[in-house]
Amino acid sequence: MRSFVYQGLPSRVVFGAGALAQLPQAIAAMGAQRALVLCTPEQRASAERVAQLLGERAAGIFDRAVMHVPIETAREAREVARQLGADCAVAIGGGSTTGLGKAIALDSGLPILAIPTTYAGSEMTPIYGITEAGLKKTGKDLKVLPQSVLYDPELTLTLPVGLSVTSGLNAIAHAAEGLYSAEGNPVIDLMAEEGIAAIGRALPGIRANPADLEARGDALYGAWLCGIVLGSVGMALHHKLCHTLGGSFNLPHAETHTVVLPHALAYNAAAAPRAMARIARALGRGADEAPQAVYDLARDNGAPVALRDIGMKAEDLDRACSIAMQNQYPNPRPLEAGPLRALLQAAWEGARPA
Ligand SMILES: NC(=O)C1=CN([C@@H]2O[C@H](COP(=O)(O)OP(=O)(O)OC[C@H]3O[C@@H](n4cnc5c(N)ncnc54)[C@H](OP(=O)(O)O)[C@@H]3O)[C@@H](O)[C@H]2O)C=CC1
Ligand SMILES: O=C(O)/C=C\C(=O)CC(=O)O
Repeated sequence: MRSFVYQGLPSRVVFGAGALAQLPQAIAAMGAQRALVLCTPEQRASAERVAQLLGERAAGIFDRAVMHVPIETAREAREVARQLGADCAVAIGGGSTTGLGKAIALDSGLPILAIPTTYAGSEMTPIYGITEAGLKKTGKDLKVLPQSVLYDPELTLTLPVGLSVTSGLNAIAHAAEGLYSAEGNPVIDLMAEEGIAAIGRALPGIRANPADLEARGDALYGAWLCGIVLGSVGMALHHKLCHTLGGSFNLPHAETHTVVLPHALAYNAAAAPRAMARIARALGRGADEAPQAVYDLARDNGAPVALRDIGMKAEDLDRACSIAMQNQYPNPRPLEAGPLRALLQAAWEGARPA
């Protein structure tokens, strides 16, 4: 019998087409009176809709969220929240906007209501990331876990197909690594497999018809489950590599996850056969086909499969390998420089795992 620890994360979730209409009740359930609405400049119209729904509970809009939460933006947003007397933040957007809400919460304790419009999963985690002097630091603090989340597939209809596919693969990466996490447990395994399966069936549907609300709902449901996995158990080689490639080489977040995942799975395959079998089963493939199944899901839905196509230079691969080797961390297979360098080469070339 397997022994394990399961730590649940406290958040209230409203899920479904039109869930945004539940915003006033969700804010009231948090006991909040004045919400600062956060968004990127491009999602300003969505934030205005949110503010309108909030009525007199809207304190204002801060529309300058950007990728990786620069400390300067976080400080500015905290100051705006203080000046407006906000007692909560409503983040509408992807991981970048949720991340800004988390940076505010980390310092001020302001509770967050998140309305995710990508599949990154940040809304389900107590993990924050803040970039200072070009260096992104991440940490964990329950203060930053959104108290309340509205998942409304209608809000994702405008997410471009390319971003939908790579963001979906970003979510699958959380679940895949959760299945072989050193902190894994059977409850998280169930969510991980179900999350991968939901996204696996959603992506071809979204590609065929981006307005397919059923497929959008499946993808968001899968993202929710995969986000819980990320927030609940430790990640391994794949996430550390993506952090290195994003942080030190400025590669785009979701695309990097998409390209690296098949190769990280191939690296770990022999050391984690049960996890691989569950990933493969979720994607409707044979037990030893997890790396290929993930690669095919990306390629067949038009996503990039090579690091060289998303801005990585060949001459930087050695440095990426040595940065990734700097810290050892739990991973099914020990980190070895030669095989890791070979993994990066294969990911750079975009080779289908053998
Ligand atoms: N702390 C955690 O647990 C986690 C943190 N993250 C962090 O989150 C960031 C990545 O999150 P991700 O969601 O991929 O990236 P973003 O939040 O940057 O969003 C990605 C893209 O999606 C677009 N977009 C979002 N919503 C819509 C919409 N409704 N319609 C059209 N376009 C839309 C954005 O456009 P626009 O810019 O125009 O708004 C942007 O170009 C990274 O910084 C990553 O480190 C990721 C996962 C977990
Ligand atoms: O970097 C962060 O903001 C925190 C975690 C993640 O981005 C998780 C991931 O790599 O998807």
